[in-house]
Parts: sequence; C-alpha cells; structure tokens
Amino acid sequence: MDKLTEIMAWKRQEVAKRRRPVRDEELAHFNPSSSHPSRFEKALRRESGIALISEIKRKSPSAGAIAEGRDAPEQARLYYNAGTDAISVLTDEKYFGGSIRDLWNVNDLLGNRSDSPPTLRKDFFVDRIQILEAAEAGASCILIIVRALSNEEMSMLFEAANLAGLDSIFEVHEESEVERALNCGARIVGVNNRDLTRFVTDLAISESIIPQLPENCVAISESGIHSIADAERAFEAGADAILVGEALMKMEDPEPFIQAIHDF
Ligand SMILES: O=C(O)c1ccccc1NCC(=O)[C@H](O)[C@H](O)COP(=O)(O)O
Repeated sequence: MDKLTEIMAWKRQEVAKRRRPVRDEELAHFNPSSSHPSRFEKALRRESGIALISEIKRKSPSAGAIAEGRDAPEQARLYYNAGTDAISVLTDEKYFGGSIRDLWNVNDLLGNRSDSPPTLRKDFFVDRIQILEAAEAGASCILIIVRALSNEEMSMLFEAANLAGLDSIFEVHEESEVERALNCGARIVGVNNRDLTRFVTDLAISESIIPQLPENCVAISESGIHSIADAERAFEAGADAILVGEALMKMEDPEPFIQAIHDF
C-alpha cells in the first residue's frame, strides 16, 4: 500500500469516531452574508510578484522529524512578522505532529483582522465534520486532494466549504486530476511537486501543469521549494503562489527568504 493510501485509510477511521450529520445551517453560520468565499484567494492574488503560503509542519512521512516540539503560534508569529501572505497549519497528528488546537491557537494569535494572513487547515479531508471544525477554528481555506477522493466526495466537500465561506485548494499532481478539479468548480489549484505515493519532488511538475490552467484560476506550486532559485522557477512557470513547509521550518529566521520572494 502506498503512503497516501495508508494515510487516507487511517484518516477515514480517525474521522469516523467523531463523524455525525452536519447540517447546512451549522456551516452557513460561519458565512452569515453568504459572501463568495474569497479571503484566502484574495491573499494569493498579489498585484506583483508571487504570494507565499508558509506552513507549520513539525514532521512528515517523507522527511521524518523537521521541528518537533515547535510552538505553532510562535512559528506563526515569525511568519506574520516577516510578511507572509497566508499560513498553512497541518492539523494531522499521527503523520505530521499537528492538531486542530494548533489551528485555534494560531488564529487566536492572528486575530480575525482583514490585514492578518488567512489560514489553511492542511489535512486529509474526507467528511463535512472536518470542514465545520476548520471553520470553528478560524480557518479560511481547506484542502481537497483530488487523487485521494471520488468526484462525489470532492463535490460534497467543496459544497460544504462554500456554505461555510471557506475557500478550497484542489490539489493535483497529474494532468488527469486537473480536469477533475476544474469539472468540480475549482478556483484555486495547488500543483503538488511531490508525488505523494513515492515521495519524489520535482518542480518540473509545476512547470508542466501550471501553464495549462485557466487564467482565472489561482495556481499554487506546492512542495520541494527550498531556495529562492526554486521559488523563481515556480514564478517563471506562472505560479501565483508557492506553499513552503520544511525549508521555512528549518530556518532560524525566515524573514530574509520571505522578503526576497516578495521582491520578485
Ligand atoms: O510532506 C510529506 O511527506 C507528505 C506526505 C504525504 C502526504 C502529504 C505530504 N505533505 C503535505 C504537503 O503538501 C506539504 O507539507 C507541503 O506542500 C509543503 O511541502 P514542503 O515545502 O516540501 O515541506
């Protein structure tokens, strides 16, 4: 069994323990004006250069320990002070050492101000309850991993996120997945440079897929970005944003990296 299949099987079991029918009104409660989900999307549409989603990631199946024991709000403060556009919080405990509590704590620190970076709940979504939890914890965006879900599951998650006023990143790794994401209504597409079944990262994946995305889609290049040169490659490929985890977590001071990206 490959790692993504293993993680998804575990996630379905884990979520089953707290699963319950989630009513539309419970989700809509977080989006009283039924406004178009856009806080996260807006943050990624910079007028110049490339936007940065900085990730809080303590460990991973591919890298092992990255920064175990790191305080999530403290890391968020470093990212915020350095001027990140958005923050991704990995909330999976077993494989990434995160928790939903990290997301609550990070959003408590950031406050819900229009000038603070919006947050992504980074997890393996399979059920509406996870979207409700994300909204309750103050997130502005969720993740839909196209490879891991059926079309029906993607639609169910996208609809629930829209109800709650959350944006959705549709994560793809292959061309066939792009079509499925767009057919579902994706407005934000994350091209994962990491093959989640083999753990090989290759920026050529972004270079090949991003130019094929429609103009009106926000394109994110995710994973395996370790240097300014890598970020430049993603920018040249047409990415509106990059998502960086491991490299930022290992920097004592992420500010020079974040500033340099905004100088493109
Ligand atoms: O990072 C992993 O090893 C991983 C394994 C299996 C499923 C997902 C995985 N990562 C999630 C991510 O998408 C990355 O955390 C994110 O793109 C940042 O990547 P990086 O900058 O390479 O840490």
